[in-house]
Amino acid sequence: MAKNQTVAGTLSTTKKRKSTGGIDEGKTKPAKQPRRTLDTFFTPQATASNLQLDGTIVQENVTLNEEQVKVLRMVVDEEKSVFFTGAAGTGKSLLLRAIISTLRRKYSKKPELISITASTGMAASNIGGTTIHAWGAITPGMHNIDKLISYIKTCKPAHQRWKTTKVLVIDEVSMVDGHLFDTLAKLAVELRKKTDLPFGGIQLVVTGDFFQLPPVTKGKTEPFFAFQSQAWKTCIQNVISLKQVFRQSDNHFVDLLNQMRQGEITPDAKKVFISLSRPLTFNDGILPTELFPLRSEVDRANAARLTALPGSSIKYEARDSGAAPLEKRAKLLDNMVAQKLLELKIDAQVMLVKNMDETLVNGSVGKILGFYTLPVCIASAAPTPTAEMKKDGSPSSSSKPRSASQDSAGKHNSTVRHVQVGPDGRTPIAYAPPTPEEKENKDAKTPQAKGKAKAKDVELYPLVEFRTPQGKEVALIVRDEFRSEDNEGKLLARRVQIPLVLAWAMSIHKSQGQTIQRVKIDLGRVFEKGQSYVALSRAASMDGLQVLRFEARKVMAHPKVIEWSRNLEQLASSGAGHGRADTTQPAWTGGAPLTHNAPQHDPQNIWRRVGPRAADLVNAIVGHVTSPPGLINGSTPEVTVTLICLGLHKTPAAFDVPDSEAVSQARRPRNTHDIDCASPALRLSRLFCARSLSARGLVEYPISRSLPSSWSHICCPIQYGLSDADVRVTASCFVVSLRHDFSWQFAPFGTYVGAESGLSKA
Ligand SMILES: Nc1ncnc2c1ncn2[C@@H]1O[C@H](COP(=O)(O)OP(=O)(O)OP(=O)(O)O)[C@@H](O)[C@H]1O
Repeated sequence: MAKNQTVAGTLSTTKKRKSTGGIDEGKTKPAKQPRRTLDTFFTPQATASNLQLDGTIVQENVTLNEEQVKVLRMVVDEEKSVFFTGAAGTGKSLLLRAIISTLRRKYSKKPELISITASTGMAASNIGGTTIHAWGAITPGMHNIDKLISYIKTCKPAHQRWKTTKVLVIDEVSMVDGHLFDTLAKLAVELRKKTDLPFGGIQLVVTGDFFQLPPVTKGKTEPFFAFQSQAWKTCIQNVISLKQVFRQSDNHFVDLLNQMRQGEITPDAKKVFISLSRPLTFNDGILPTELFPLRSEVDRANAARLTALPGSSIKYEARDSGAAPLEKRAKLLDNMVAQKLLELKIDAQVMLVKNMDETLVNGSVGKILGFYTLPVCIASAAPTPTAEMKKDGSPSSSSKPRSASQDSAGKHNSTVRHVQVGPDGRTPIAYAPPTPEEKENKDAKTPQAKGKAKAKDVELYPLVEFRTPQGKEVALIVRDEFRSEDNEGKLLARRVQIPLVLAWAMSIHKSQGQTIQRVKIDLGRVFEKGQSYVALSRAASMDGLQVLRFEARKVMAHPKVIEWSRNLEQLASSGAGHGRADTTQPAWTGGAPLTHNAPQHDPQNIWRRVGPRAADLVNAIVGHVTSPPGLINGSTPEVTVTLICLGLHKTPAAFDVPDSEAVSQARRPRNTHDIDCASPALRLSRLFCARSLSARGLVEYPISRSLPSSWSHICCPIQYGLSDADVRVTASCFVVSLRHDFSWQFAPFGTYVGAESGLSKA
């Protein structure tokens, strides 16, 4: 694939240089930069943190698909503010983690430039971030900007964060209140003193699915979603809807979930969901995880199940530390998925809450076989498949037991994988029952043991038999680390705990983000829109899904979300089916639709007709898009023309206006009909010129113009460094898509270079 080749080529040059982990990684500086056209300008250049030799990008042992790569590049290479959404299971979280790790490498020398946040503590801890409130030092529910500013200024680290952040990640945005989003945008502008830039110039990387859980409201107050906020309209430049569902592979199930997502269930779908009340039976003894709307239901279910098991329990107290003040630290620890006190018994059903590799992942469910020490399990672990045997048949020195990881000294410091068990199916093969003396001296087997044995070597850990895609795997799960850091990487809170939770039952809110192989859902006390969808979409297949007390009326999607989504999807060319259409592609892709009325709409012809004067070019483009294809009859869609100017070296007198005037014109309110449209082209041209002379980078300066049935606003001038010898105007356009929510997408349909001597396609 051409794209992959480009990236692979980038990689090959990287080898000679020290990694910068960033956008320039792999680029050797040529003696003379070749002229850049728009096509090359948009060529992906970022090197993902885990780029493979074949050019693919792998995250957590999963290869990102094309739409995920596209988003990653938009964020990392093109430094665009994006909102990427998609149904449950389309890989938003995985992609976000890939973006974060790539950004971390890109800005490895200035980690404070990246801020990782989420709407809830749970979501934040999943991505190693903090809540948006904590990040911004914002009192929940407070929207008085002056008061907030004076408070933030007293809080030095928060003030600093506001000023230094370059990229702000916000996860689970469906739960961010729209008023909060507006407040954040205003604070950013004020605190950064960048009044001319949306969100004070911070690049936003926002993700979530508005069909999932909404912002928490008081009483029966209607939620006000982030997409309804004013700031959303100006700050989110690109909306990408991921379409490929990874969690479920059965298209029928995907379609049913899609109906549920939209809150509209057909009678047939209803029958199917009702039929899912049948009990699930598996002969491996692993019961489905139960999901409940209420936390109290969950605690009751888990406690009852644990108590019902025979035998005594082992309790694991978390080892907590961290530099945050006690109260804050307690909150951060509370939000961690690892529990403060974990009580386990033989045969307890547990779920892993950390990724080990592609087989044992966050969400893998298993059963506890027993409790053993690390040395016993290391001695019982199967050798790696690549292990060579010595001639005499004994394992060579390179033949080591498998483990998830080893420390630099080669010592096992982590989970022991592929532990072999004896004929009883639960005892590690190297386990020797304690001798009578050892039995007498029980302490020798406990972490409190005196003597030289390391606590780690004598502590008993749970040996778990997990169900995996390949069948089963037995692993000894040892304590692992859960961290919460601030933007500078300072450790605020740390918990060392066994990365397991009891997995008979879980709340639907906590299940958000999980993939669960076997799940039993009781929808009886569903209280929130999106809650049923979140619950059912955790299931990887219908074979592993049981649904109790299903009622179609409890499948609710918020009407505002439905409307918003409809607008988002309306122009998608290939149908709106869950898992089908690709709206990462502009609605009118590849430029072809814009030339539908060739020759007069052929961009090259336009260019030839108007000549290289920017004013004329702008005029021609604006004229061209007053009736773009794809407009829906009777609607008043937003029409955006994106005009990108790469270099404008001669400044015609007509453009000779001070920057300030052009900028102030640009800041006039968008989408108002009261703007004087007498000379939009001139205004655009002024702006175009002013920006091209003063700006670097892609900056949006909207300008409005009434059009017969639609609006147009504009434009993204960019100056790109051409040498003085270039007396050329290079421009490219454009798309035009658009959308009631102001999201916009590029469909460059040509790059045209105009020189005084004439015009040619670049
Ligand atoms: N490119 C990919 N290839 C294979 N598997 C993938 C890919 N992207 C994501 N997945 C897998 O799909 C599953 C769902 O991914 P993820 O949890 O990121 O989805 P999501 O969109 O965040 O879902 P939700 O909205 O329900 O939280 C995970 O098991 C993840 O590992």
